[in-house]
Amino acid sequence: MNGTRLLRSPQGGDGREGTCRVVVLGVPGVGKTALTVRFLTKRFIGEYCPTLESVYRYISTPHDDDDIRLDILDTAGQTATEWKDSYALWADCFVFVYSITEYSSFEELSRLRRLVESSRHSTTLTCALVGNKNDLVYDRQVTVTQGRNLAADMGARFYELSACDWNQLPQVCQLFTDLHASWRRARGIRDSRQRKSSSSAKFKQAIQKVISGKSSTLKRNSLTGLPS
Ligand SMILES: Nc1nc2c(ncn2[C@@H]2O[C@H](COP(=O)(O)OP(=O)(O)OP(=O)(O)O)[C@@H](O)[C@H]2O)c(=O)[nH]1
Repeated sequence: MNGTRLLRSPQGGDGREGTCRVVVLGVPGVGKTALTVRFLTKRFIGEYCPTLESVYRYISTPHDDDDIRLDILDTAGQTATEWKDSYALWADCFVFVYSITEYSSFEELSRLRRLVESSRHSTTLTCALVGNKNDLVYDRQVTVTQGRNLAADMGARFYELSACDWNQLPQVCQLFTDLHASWRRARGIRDSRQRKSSSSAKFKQAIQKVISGKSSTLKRNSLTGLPS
């Protein structure tokens, strides 16, 4: 895999600086591995082999326009009853995947999303919603509008695509690069907020020092009885 290597476990994210952690979630068989592998290797996996759990590292090449580093956790397909808190706590960003041919896989995402939010104690997620398998449009059970509405509700970008269709490789790549850009933006905002609040705390401390300095001067003056 060019620019990619398989890490042993979610804890294997050594050299984390500048690396965005992405977790791919959805029920079994929706195409989480197919999407991830398509992005990483440009190949499509036709056979179905249930995933245990794998983390892949992606580093863009020096010829690419942007420097992108991702650790992508391809999870074992989960239902709400098999939820692992560690997925939500490990990740910076989330890809929620359903199959357009399976309505229940779409429904399950609302529950998964609530689990992520409750594990992270936050309703603000950097995430994407993916309706996969749109090459099987004749078996469609989830409409584009339903997908768009759920994405709007989640505050997620929406993609309907096919990991199987070679012509849609650019959309698959776009999904991961967009997510990385959103993560970078969100991190930039957070960092600048932290910088602002720390400089305003420093300013407050400086004011406090001036005030306390003045009041001790006033106290001395009242003790000596001299005018301040
Ligand atoms: N037609 C079609 N088949 C797809 C597509 N994406 C995945 N598949 C097939 O769907 C099956 C399941 O794909 P996987 O990628 O293994 O699904 P998964 O969500 O990783 O499954 P788990 O590892 O069990 O969670 C495989 O047979 C894939 O070839 C797609 O876009 N179109």
